[in-house]
Amino acid sequence: MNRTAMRASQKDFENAMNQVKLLKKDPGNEVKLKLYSLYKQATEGPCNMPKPGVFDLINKAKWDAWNALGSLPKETARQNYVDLVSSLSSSLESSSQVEPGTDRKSTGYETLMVTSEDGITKIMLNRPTKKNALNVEMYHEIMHALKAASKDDSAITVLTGNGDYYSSGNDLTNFTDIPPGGVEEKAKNGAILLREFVGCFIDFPKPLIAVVNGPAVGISVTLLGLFDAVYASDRATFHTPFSHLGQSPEGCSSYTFPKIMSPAKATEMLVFGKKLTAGEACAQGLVTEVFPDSTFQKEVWTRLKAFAKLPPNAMRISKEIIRNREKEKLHAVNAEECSVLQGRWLSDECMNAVVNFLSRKSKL
Ligand SMILES: CCCCCC/C=C/C(=O)SCCNC(=O)CCNC(=O)[C@H](O)C(C)(C)COP(=O)(O)OP(=O)(O)OC[C@H]1O[C@@H](n2cnc3c(N)ncnc32)[C@H](O)[C@@H]1OP(=O)(O)O
Repeated sequence: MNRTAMRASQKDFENAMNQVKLLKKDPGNEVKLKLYSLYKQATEGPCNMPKPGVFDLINKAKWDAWNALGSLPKETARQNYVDLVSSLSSSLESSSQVEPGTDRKSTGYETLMVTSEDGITKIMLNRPTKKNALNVEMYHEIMHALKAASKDDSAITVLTGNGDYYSSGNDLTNFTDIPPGGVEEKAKNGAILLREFVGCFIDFPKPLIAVVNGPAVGISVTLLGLFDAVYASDRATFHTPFSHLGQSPEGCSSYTFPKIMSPAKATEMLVFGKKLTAGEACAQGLVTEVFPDSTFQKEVWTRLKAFAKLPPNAMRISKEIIRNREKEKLHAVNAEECSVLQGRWLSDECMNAVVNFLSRKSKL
């Protein structure tokens, strides 16, 4: 079982630094950049180096990785460094024990860090340099991790983000990989994947908790209506700019949001794209509780560890009784939202918005 420090001490951090030196296999350049950036953030705070010139490729890559961490607090960077080393050690160790034909993803993920300790399975979105945007691989890996978590011996499951963002939502480059069947086939495949993905959240049997460490956009916000509790840092924001993107709501939010926050407030978010602060999202019932960013990790994980000590079967059954009444409806809403989105993805409004983002003409 992976060792996860819920709040890494200086000693944990030093141990992790030593562990890195002992790794038997080279973890690759991408991981080394992540380690470098988290180390710098943990020890020096936000990037303070002048930006290297374009031809100074190595230092430019290091600068980009560090700078991408933004104002991530030192304590969080230290925690993330320890988590990364922990997941790295176990995935590199266990990969040598994998039998031929065994699913690679049961031991190591490309886009996630998954750890389990103290009765808590933690699924951490791990593309911090892309603000944890969900690419196709990440959708598949999250489904895989949720299915594994539903069967493991943990009592609760947590979804969170690595770096300064919780998630910037769907990776807009997902739209660029057009199959031989053209954009229609692309939209159809996207709708199938989305339906299956959201279905995993509807059906997840254990308490599922979001630890929203920073800004959340798009599908990472809409899904929150399917979580059992949502804890947010006061740095987090909640933004669903679907109309700006020529798209329409998903994640069952067209049903859950009006119920949670009233139809008018849901319309402000889902139709007009109003961005909420963590405090506003809490006042409207989308967020369970907000914590100051400086103590967020400490307070949340202390609370979650206490929850995870409760009798797991009782928690499962209580969730089941709350969720079962709604399940059929939620699956029907999910199917309808995916079908509407399939049409939206083929619209000029959507295609123009994606092209504008990818050609760096627009940002949220
Ligand atoms: C199977 C398909 C299912 C689809 C489900 C439907 C889901 C819908 C949604 O989720 S809609 C929401 C989509 N998200 C966005 O529109 C966000 C787009 N991103 C931004 O506007 C900005 O990046 C930002 C405001 C999130 C952050 O801005 P900033 O702090 O200035 O950082 P950068 O823009 O420099 O970002 C760093 C790096 O990350 C890349 N990136 C960030 N978010 C995304 C994204 N959603 N898709 C693709 N790439 C993203 C960004 O391009 C930068 O990359 P670079 O360093 O330039 O290579």
